[in-house]
Amino acid sequence: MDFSTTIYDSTQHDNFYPPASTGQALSASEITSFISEILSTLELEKLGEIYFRQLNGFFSLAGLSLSDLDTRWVYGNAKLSSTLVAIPLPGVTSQEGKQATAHYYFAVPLSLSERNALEQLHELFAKQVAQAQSFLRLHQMTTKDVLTGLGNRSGFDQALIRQLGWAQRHEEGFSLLVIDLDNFKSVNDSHGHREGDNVLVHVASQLQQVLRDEDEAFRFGGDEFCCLLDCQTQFQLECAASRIQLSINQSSYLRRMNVSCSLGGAIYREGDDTGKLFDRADAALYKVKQSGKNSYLAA
Ligand SMILES: Nc1nc2c(ncn2[C@@H]2O[C@H](COP(=O)(O)OP(=O)(O)OP(=O)(O)O)[C@@H](O)[C@H]2O)c(=O)[nH]1
Repeated sequence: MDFSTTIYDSTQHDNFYPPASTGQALSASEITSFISEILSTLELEKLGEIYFRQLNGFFSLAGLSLSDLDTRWVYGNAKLSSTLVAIPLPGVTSQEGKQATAHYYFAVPLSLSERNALEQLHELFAKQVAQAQSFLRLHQMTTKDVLTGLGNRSGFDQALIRQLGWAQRHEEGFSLLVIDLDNFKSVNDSHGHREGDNVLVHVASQLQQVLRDEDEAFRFGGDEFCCLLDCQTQFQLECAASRIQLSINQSSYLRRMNVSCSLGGAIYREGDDTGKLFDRADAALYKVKQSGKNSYLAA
């Protein structure tokens, strides 16, 4: 992603103003929240805060205020006059695939050193965004299960720690479901490993369909899945478990493969750590497996 700054010299581009492709005019605060929103979808809110703090710092050093700033955003390169800064917006493209760009227009001309300072600010910002994005990519690679696209065991461990921290700080409950497929080995044995993989992908997509937005599913490993659920009571947890079980039992593909699932559930209790909570759910799952599979039990 090119997040570089283009500084236009108003004296050289006067003929091009107003630019034909200039987009909607936005107020400074609108463009600020627009950029913040985009950074937030990239999970870079903190970086956005730092950037705007630095930009504001620059304004006050240069004796400018936000009212000296007019902003527009356009797709692709616009030929501009009186424009000093153009910031390509990450992740926003037009239908033709052109990247959107935020252009800051200043009502007053800036000196050379002020332009240099702005350029440096944006170069630094561009580097920070690039670094943060490669960190995010790396993080996704290490926390996602390649086969199903769900979070993997490491993703689950991190999410569980986060969820426990949240529950302890806000005294809000949540639940854990541990799900193990029944008779999965025979899919591999009778239909081959590739069909076994298809079953895992199918189960993952069933889970994603059945779960609510605030809930999250992970592939813990092999044919075992975990769900972190926004369920505070045994009744809510039982409802979620039976929704999952029903969707797996009603899938004609999984029925054909003779695959069902066993589920063990546990609700967060005060004093729980990750081990205690997981062990309760796992013990419940073990009981289900021992007593004939394809059922649900809460600890
Ligand atoms: N196709 C495929 N198979 C896998 C993968 N990971 C683990 N397995 C297989 O999954 C099987 C899991 O074993 P079990 O859970 O004991 O098999 P099961 O038939 O479900 O046994 P029950 O849980 O008692 O019903 C093993 O045969 C593993 O080789 C994978 O990524 N793809």
